[in-house]
Amino acid sequence: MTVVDKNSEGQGVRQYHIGIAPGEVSSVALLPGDPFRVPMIAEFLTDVKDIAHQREHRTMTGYYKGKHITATSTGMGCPSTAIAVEELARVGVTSFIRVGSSAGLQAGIEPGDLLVSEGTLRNDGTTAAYAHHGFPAVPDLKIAVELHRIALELSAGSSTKVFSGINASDDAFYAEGPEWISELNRLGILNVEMESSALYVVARLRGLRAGMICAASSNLVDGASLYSDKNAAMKEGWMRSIEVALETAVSLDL
Ligand SMILES: O=P(O)(O)O[C@H]1O[C@H](CO)[C@@H](O)[C@H]1O
Ligand SMILES: O=c1cc[nH]c(=O)[nH]1
Repeated sequence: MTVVDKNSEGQGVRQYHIGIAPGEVSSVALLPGDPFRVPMIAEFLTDVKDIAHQREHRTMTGYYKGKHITATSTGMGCPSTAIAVEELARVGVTSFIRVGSSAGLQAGIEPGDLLVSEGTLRNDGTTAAYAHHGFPAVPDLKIAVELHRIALELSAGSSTKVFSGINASDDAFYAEGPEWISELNRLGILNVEMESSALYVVARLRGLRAGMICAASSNLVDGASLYSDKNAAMKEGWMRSIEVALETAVSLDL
């Protein structure tokens, strides 16, 4: 029997899932969940290149204020996010900023508001395969602080509010019942999404840097439904969160 070592196999070659080879991407990547949001990131860039689109992982590159930027979609949830981060790291990405959407869990968060992550409650299965359940899922401190500073700066004078706090990553969107939502609210968890747990844990274990800024899609304790007419506000929030992430990449020279 020859047991494969996945950590040594596939280094330095075009990656199996994301379809990217070393040299095709930059040192920093913005990570939306949805492949259709990658061209939204490209709207901010010059010299845009379509690099690959396999499965849920679409990748484009370009330049923002002279900085080479990559945008790759992770798909929904921790399994495909862990794969994207592992494979992007193998082709040269060292810093990751997730630009997502997320449901608010505290009163006052409205669709389109910006949510900066200070850490993640790991309610996912993927990271359990990587690390002890007590291992923290935390962003790079400098990226988190800079995302918050720039989010406040870019939102000043607008109706967009900026929040910073701990979020949760769930696996099962439709299994979030009232008891679980109330418990997260009681713990002071700001918002829930589905990818940052894997992003942070894989990044820490592989010596990479990561952060996250989301636009609120809804509010699970305040009656702001996903099915309301507030989706335009969420799109504005996405665009602003992308700009915040790009400015952070420039300011920290990621
Ligand atoms: O908008 P994205 O980045 O996909 O993020 C959120 O949206 C999806 C659920 O609707 C999940 O992926 C969740 O994390
Ligand atoms: O974005 C998300 C993720 C999990 N649950 C939600 O309601 N929204």
